[in-house]
Amino acid sequence: MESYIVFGLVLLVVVIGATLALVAPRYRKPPTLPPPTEEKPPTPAPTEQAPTIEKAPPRAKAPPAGIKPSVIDAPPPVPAAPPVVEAPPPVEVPEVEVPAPTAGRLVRLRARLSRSQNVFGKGLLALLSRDKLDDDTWDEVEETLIGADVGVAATTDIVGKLRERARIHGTATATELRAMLADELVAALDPQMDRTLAARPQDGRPAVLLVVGVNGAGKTTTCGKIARVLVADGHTVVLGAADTFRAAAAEQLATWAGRVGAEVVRGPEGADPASVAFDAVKRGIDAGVDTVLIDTAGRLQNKVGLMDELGKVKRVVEKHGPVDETLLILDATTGQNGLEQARVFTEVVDVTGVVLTKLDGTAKGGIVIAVQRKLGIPVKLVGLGEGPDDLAPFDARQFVDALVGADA
Ligand SMILES: Nc1nc2c(ncn2[C@@H]2O[C@H](COP(=O)(O)OP(=O)(O)OP(=O)(O)O)[C@@H](O)[C@H]2O)c(=O)[nH]1
Repeated sequence: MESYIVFGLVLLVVVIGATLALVAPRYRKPPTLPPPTEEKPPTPAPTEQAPTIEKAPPRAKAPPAGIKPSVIDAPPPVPAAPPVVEAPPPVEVPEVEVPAPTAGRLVRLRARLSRSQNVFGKGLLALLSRDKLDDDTWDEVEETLIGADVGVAATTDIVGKLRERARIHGTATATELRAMLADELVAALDPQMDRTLAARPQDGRPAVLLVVGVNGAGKTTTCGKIARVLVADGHTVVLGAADTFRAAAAEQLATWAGRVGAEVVRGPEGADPASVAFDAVKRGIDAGVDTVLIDTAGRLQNKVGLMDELGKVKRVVEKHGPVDETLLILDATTGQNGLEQARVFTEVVDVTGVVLTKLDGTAKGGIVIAVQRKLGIPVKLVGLGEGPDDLAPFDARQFVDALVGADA
């Protein structure tokens, strides 16, 4: 009987225990989720099979050839950048340029005269187009020409002749009057004057050209441009840097020369300009070139010492033989002041030709007429810009046609 009671109690304990085991999980606390975090790339499971190609980290460099990217290890460290070894700069071989041909340059550059064209072409044409050409109109024509630096004497002459022709014609149209004006301007420029540069060798000796003028007129630049003109026309040239006063002048000249393959003779800074000029001519003779072109320092016409120095340069050069051409460089924008400079220069050295620079920067293209009339020396070249080939041989008809807007 007792054993039945013990068995019953054991059975009861088992049943109660099983019931509790089934019911208890319903009352457990649910698991709390970790707060949302930024999505992280799953850590690759370590496995030695099925390799996956990892995306290269941004900006990471591709591993050097021959090294396989590992998909198991962390991305390979970016190899340290090799030390930067600067490549030596390429050796600069100076390129010899082929200058533009000189024929027809004035026609090509006619647009550069635009400021003067406004006065001569548009301004004068407007006056000559008036229904009635009375005294007042002719006075205005005169004022316009004087304003364009033609000079009083030349203007009186030009307008007098034009007026007379208009009177004889009676009913000239504006176009006919413009053509008459052009004729008178050409006549005032003395188209018969010889404007050729004396740049050809004589008796087996190079022609010697001396370039003179006041400071900043454009001497060195013009020397460089003339060298190009000569080279373009088939001459061989030596340049003499006798502007030993301005430190940069010799360098500037050497650059111009290098561009067309010409040689430069230069002395140390502050050297005697006469001795540099002498050496340049000697070099030209020895090398058998066609032309020696000598740049001199800018000097004010009222500085006696400097003007004497210029006379000395010429005399010393002449020990080799005569100077064939002395070119006076005049800045067209200085207008009538340039005429006084010019007069003094002609007293010290025998100026044989004028180069009018910076005609592109002035409305006073009439200065060409005034210079020739006052000095009786031909304008041989005109500067129409800072470009290397912006120097044109002067031609009276082409110049006037460009000014008054006649067809080229
Ligand atoms: N617009 C224009 N500028 C010019 C012309 N010719 C020369 N120039 C400029 O004028 C300036 C002076 O020229 P340079 O050749 O140095 O003058 P320079 O007479 O040798 O000067 P110095 O040696 O100081 O007497 C430069 O900036 C040239 O580029 C031209 O025809 N037109």
